[in-house]
Amino acid sequence: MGDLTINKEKILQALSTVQEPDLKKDLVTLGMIRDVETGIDLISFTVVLTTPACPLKELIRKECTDAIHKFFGDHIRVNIKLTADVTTTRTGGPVVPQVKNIIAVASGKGGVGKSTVTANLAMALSRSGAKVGILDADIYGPSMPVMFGAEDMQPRIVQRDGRNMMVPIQQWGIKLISMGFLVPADSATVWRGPMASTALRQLIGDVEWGELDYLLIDLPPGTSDIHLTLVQALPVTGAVIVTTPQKVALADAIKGLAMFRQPQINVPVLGIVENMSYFTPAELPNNKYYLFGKDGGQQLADKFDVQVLGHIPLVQGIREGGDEGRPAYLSDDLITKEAFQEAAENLAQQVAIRNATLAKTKQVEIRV
Ligand SMILES: Nc1ncnc2c1ncn2[C@@H]1O[C@H](COP(=O)(O)OP(=O)(O)OP(=O)(O)O)[C@@H](O)[C@H]1O
Repeated sequence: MGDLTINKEKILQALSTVQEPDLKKDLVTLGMIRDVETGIDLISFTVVLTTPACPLKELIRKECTDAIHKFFGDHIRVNIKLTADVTTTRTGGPVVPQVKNIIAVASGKGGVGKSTVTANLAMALSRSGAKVGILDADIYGPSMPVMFGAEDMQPRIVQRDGRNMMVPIQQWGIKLISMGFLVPADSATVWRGPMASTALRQLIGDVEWGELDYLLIDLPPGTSDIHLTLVQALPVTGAVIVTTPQKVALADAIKGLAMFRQPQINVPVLGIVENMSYFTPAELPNNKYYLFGKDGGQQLADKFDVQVLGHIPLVQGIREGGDEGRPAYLSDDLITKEAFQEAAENLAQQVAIRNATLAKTKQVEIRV
């Protein structure tokens, strides 16, 4: 135990023994401690986390409390406020200037639940306190308007410096822009590559997102020139690959993963979400049936040295939520909610680690 006089300097000294577990530096060096105040046998301060969805929140709180007690004695009351300032490596720029992190959600195979996962990850991040948007770039089959109960909505158009900009609609706290708002259903499906790329560039360049911590992009399935357009136009922070544990889906997921790792694209893969991992009947919540095989996502993750961010069960309510326009994260089903919550926290954690360790994502340079 040190000198018992409490002052700010000593408090910071005590807290400099606490490591941020992911970033492997102490909280003081990382500038995460603010608003230090003292009272009689009382120490208060704020810890500014790298994301409100930080899965290590309670661990950090406990370690701070322990460090203060160790330094000043157990009789000290410790009052810790946890807030977050989501990190970014971006410094403005002409496209989506106030968006801190752009996360591309991809799948190799169609129908594995990429859009469902995107919608619910966005909900979980938003409910943790982050500002979240979704860009539905699944230009051939935009499903976000249906999933968010927004088929009849239209983005407002505003003039900015003589340019028409779309203002995203808002549902359940999420800002949303989709090709589905701009063209009648079905007509997008006959588009050829270059037309689709032009439309996508409009979706990227002409939307007034405002401030966002995370912009999730629901990509079309597979690998195509749409994907390339996207990484050429946007500084993507990282990609998430959605797959089912099934062999055929995994084979396609590898293609998706490899696409992001091509040297000319070079977008870090933040992790894999295994969807439809198992089925649990509502009446037997402890039974898990691995209908599409077991551990497929993990094997893929091990092979490519990335994380499995989460396992999402096959649940009727998830399908119903999508069809009814109310993402399943908002339902009372705890198994579903916790699965998406865990995946979202792990994703936010990977974004923070990436921001702390990797160089700024460059937009792809095209050689002519
Ligand atoms: N975990 C799940 N449990 C139950 N149903 C699910 C689950 N995940 C997705 N679904 C359902 O499977 C269908 C396909 O999902 P979704 O549209 O999200 O897939 P996708 O990969 O985005 O498809 P696409 O390739 O068309 O973009 C939807 O009806 C959806 O509600």
